[in-house]
Amino acid sequence: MNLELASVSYGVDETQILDDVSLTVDAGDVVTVIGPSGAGKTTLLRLAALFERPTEGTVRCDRTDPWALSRDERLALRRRIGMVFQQASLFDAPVARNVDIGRRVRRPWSRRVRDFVDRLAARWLRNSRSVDERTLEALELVGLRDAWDRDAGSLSGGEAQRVSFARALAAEPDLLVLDEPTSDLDPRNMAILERAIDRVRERDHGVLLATHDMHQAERISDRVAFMLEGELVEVGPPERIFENSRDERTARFVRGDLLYDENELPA
Ligand SMILES: Nc1ncnc2c1ncn2[C@@H]1O[C@H](COP(=O)(O)OP(=O)(O)OP(=O)(O)O)[C@@H](O)[C@H]1O
Repeated sequence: MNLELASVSYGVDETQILDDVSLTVDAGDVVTVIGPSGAGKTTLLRLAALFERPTEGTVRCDRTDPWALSRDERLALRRRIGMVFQQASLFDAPVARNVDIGRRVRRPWSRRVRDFVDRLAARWLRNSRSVDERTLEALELVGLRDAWDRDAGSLSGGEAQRVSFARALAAEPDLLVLDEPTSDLDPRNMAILERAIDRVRERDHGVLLATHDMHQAERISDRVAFMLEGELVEVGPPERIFENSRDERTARFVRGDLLYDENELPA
């Protein structure tokens, strides 16, 4: 999927959160959004994942404006986009069921009913729990294939985060939107998720993610977008953003000079 945000602004009541932001994510592209806390990264991601409608400007998915479509048509488009939030939200069930739900929500109702009947039949015939191969493949990508029958409640925080990533992968989204997917993760869990992001790129799907980890942005991105106070200051390849930025504000941020305003700190 080609995602385009064209001069997008977003406000709530009197507060302007995004101001005239333009950004594209093509198939096979990993685009990382960096910027200080409160810059508008999550809001941008929520617009990209079609959770929010821009107050001005246009979002286009494969040149189609989802907000000009009917609700059902927009929902069908939204199912092609997978979003993973910072906090893993698993339900109390085996790992495979948690991942499987990702695939099922993407399917239209008619397919879901048919699949349900098929599963009942399979259970009746073999009296066993059947795990879909694609569910196992998604778990494999995050290094948790063998954990498919474990109870989600028994997972460590890092493992739970990886399962929630596998859930999004299992739906085979054309675009994956990740909000700080590796914050709170140790280096090993982080490396596993970064490798999974690479696999998504190899499959020619797009990835849009927000991170506070500059090293990560440098490692995994095709392009990095720097945001400040709701504005997209500049976007470019990581080498340029981190070593040769065009805007002085970007240079200051990547040097670590723009993280917070001392005057705004509590006394
Ligand atoms: N629904 C809302 N109503 C009012 N203000 C909001 C709303 N959503 C976000 N904001 C404000 O908009 C600004 C940007 O928020 P956002 O969560 O997008 O920033 P962020 O860059 O993702 O921050 P962080 O790095 O801390 O997650 C913040 O000042 C936030 O308080």
